[in-house]
Amino acid sequence: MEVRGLRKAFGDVVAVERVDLTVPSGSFFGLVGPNGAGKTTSLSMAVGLLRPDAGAARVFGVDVWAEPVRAKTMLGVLPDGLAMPERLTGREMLTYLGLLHGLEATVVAARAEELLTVMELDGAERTLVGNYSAGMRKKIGLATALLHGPRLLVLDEPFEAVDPVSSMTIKAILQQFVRRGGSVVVSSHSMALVELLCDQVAVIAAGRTVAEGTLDEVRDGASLEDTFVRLVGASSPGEQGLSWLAF
Ligand SMILES: Nc1ncnc2c1ncn2[C@@H]1O[C@H](COP(=O)(O)OP(=O)(O)OP(=O)(O)O)[C@@H](O)[C@H]1O
Repeated sequence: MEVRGLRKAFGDVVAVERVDLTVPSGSFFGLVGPNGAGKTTSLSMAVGLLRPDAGAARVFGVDVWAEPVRAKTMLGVLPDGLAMPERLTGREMLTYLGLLHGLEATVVAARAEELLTVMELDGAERTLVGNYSAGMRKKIGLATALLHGPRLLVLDEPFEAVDPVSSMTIKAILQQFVRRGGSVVVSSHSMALVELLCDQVAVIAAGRTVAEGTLDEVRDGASLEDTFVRLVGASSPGEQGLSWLAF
């Protein structure tokens, strides 16, 4: 995936000033940055969910905005705050979306069964997605992203709200996906997770790419957390801050 000069403003708020990203094929790419830095906005523009004010995004050489259907066939996306068909069960949702992707009904049924089992959502067979917990919504969202067998996964905070056992399963699925030739982009606030999984990293701050490269290039001998804080700047309440919180 190649993203060049992305920019997006919402009224007076410039969410993304200028973001460039290069995700090499076969890489496990981590996107990190402080709250409000522009990660979700950038990823949404990169996958064709939010039209940029300027800039371009390509996946495997295909322009996401000029040829959206071709690009989206190769993409599996887990957006942040995914709008879902709330009144369907997990299986119904996967079936519906699988058929929309043009997969054979028998293929959809087999993949839905496998995904529900792997994500440990088969126990919630009769639960509507609208009644899922936050972690269950992440997992069914991830299952949806995987369903059509995309070459590139773009996952916005896939581990947020997910329990440790499911988290381990998801890590294993994603690592296996990359070993088999797939590419993954994840945004995350967990530096430990990014250091564990990713071989490429980009840091976004205040709507700009401030560092990008291999994990070792970006952290340059320090931990990713220290590098992040150095690049982004830390604020501290100071000795006198929040003085009313004393007992
Ligand atoms: N639809 C919108 N309307 C107005 N402002 C928006 C909208 N979406 C995002 N923003 C603003 O754009 C900026 C970037 O938001 P974004 O969600 O991309 O950040 P983020 O890096 O994903 O943050 P987080 O780590 O907290 O999820 C923020 O200032 C946010 O308030």
